[in-house]
Amino acid sequence: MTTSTPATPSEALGATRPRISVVGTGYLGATHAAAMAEMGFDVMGVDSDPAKVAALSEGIVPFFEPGLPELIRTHVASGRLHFTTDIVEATAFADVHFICVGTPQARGSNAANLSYVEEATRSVARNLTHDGIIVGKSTVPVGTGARLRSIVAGIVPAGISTELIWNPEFLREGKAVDDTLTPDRIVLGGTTALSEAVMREVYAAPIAIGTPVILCDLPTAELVKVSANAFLATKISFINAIAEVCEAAGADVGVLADALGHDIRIGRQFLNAGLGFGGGCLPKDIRALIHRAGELGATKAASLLQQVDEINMSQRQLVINMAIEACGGSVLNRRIGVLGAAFKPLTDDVRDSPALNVAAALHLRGAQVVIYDPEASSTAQRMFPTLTYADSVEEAATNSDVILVLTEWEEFNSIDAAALREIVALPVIIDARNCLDAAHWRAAGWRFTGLGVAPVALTPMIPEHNSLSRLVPVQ
Ligand SMILES: NC(=O)c1ccc[n+]([C@@H]2O[C@H](COP(=O)([O-])OP(=O)(O)OC[C@H]3O[C@@H](n4cnc5c(N)ncnc54)[C@H](O)[C@@H]3O)[C@@H](O)[C@H]2O)c1
Ligand SMILES: O=c1ccn([C@@H]2O[C@H](COP(=O)(O)OP(=O)(O)O[C@H]3O[C@H](CO)[C@@H](O)[C@H](O)[C@H]3O)[C@@H](O)[C@H]2O)c(=O)[nH]1
Repeated sequence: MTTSTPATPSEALGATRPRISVVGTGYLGATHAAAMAEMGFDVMGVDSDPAKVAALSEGIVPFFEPGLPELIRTHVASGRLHFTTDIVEATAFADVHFICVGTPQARGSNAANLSYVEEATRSVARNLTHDGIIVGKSTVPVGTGARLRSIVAGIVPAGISTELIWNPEFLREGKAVDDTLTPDRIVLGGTTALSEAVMREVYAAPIAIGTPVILCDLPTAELVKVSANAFLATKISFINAIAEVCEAAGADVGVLADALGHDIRIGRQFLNAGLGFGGGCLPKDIRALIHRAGELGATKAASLLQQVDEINMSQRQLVINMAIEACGGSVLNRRIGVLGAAFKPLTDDVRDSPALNVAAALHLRGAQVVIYDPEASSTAQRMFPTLTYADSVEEAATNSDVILVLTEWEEFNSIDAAALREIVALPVIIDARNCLDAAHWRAAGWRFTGLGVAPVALTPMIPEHNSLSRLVPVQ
């Protein structure tokens, strides 16, 4: 690094104000790039996918994230935000390089696939034209940063100084813009005085409104991130384990969770029992932690999280079994209306979606599954092209033998249960997210059950709107 006394931290990098590159412009990177532009920085987003770069350059976000298209359009138009496929252009442009590429679960293993992070970091380091800071943001197993540091040291061009630090991200899909502009905390792992000062400049806006900065070493920063997700996952599997007891004892897990939540040491969030967690983060992150903890000989974390994962996956099987039971023992040729495909509301992300997983399993058992999701039909169709997709709740429900609510979209709360009853074959509904008003549905004549409540007999049903032959399970 430059050693003369700079007037501002970024001047030590040769810049009056740090310019930012964001490598990987998916859910995390596109949001981070737009938020950095909103905070007043000149930003270049880099992605190896030319279609993504072309779309973002036009102000089009290739996925559904509330508020993000507006932010991207504003800053593409203001000239503060650019996108490119060319890492050479980005390294020449920027002083602070955020690594935001994917770290998916490796095929056939619980481990994280670190090839994208390694390649992105290498491509930045080897193309640096001036001093700069490489900031890992992707979620990685503990030890990754240290390994990347030695790779960077071996390839950075002669005469150029660089640091590699870790700044994990905690944004939630569906709330990504707000979470990025006003984060709960900023974790900075492995900083020197210089990189700390530059990062304080980069995050001046959230710091000014009181966002705490946690300074720590690289492994702690990496572990804060995966531990946060592991804790959230554990809360969900805990309540789903208690839900099983509630069912057996005739108690109500929703009321129980509300009562638990009043204890501020526990809190109400992430105590919604149901189909369990999915998405591009929680499942793969706890598995990567199981794997890494195992490698480190830390058996307690591995065995705890193994249980969390197993309980979570068993919720999917539970709902599949409930649907089979509601159909009289076999779903073969039975029509099942599925409400929800996304892994949660306010996103079109279907990565490891419990909803799609259940829908696909029932399809494989011979059911005629028709899925409606307000935003995720296209992404779901790309992943499961053989399933049938509807444009409305009514279309998915028409002639159904059972309806499954698998994602808790707000829209489903305004369904007119009485009107819907008129178009189904059998008025049976399984609310696998405990998101609907049971009394409203029961009053409209539906056999309604949620999860973690006293079981309701869903079968056998007397046909009311359809021919008897539809009810005879084909063996
Ligand atoms: N999605 C979230 O809500 C979220 C939140 C916090 C942390 N994270 C973490 O952030 C990381 C990214 O997640 P995501 O959901 O944004 O993934 P994503 O798959 O949506 O995006 C990754 C992007 O990186 C691009 N890419 C891959 N290799 C590249 C390279 N060498 N150069 C340039 N671009 C490259 C891909 O084309 C893709 O557009 C993961 O580690 C994830 O765990 C995600
Ligand atoms: O009480 C609850 C709360 C959530 N879920 C499910 O849990 C999953 C994950 O939800 P959420 O955490 O809101 O989604 P993500 O956007 O994947 O965000 C998580 O993963 C991100 C990526 O690592 C982190 O940055 C976030 O802090 C962390 O919340 C979804 O399938 C939800 O349906 C439940 O089943 N019950």
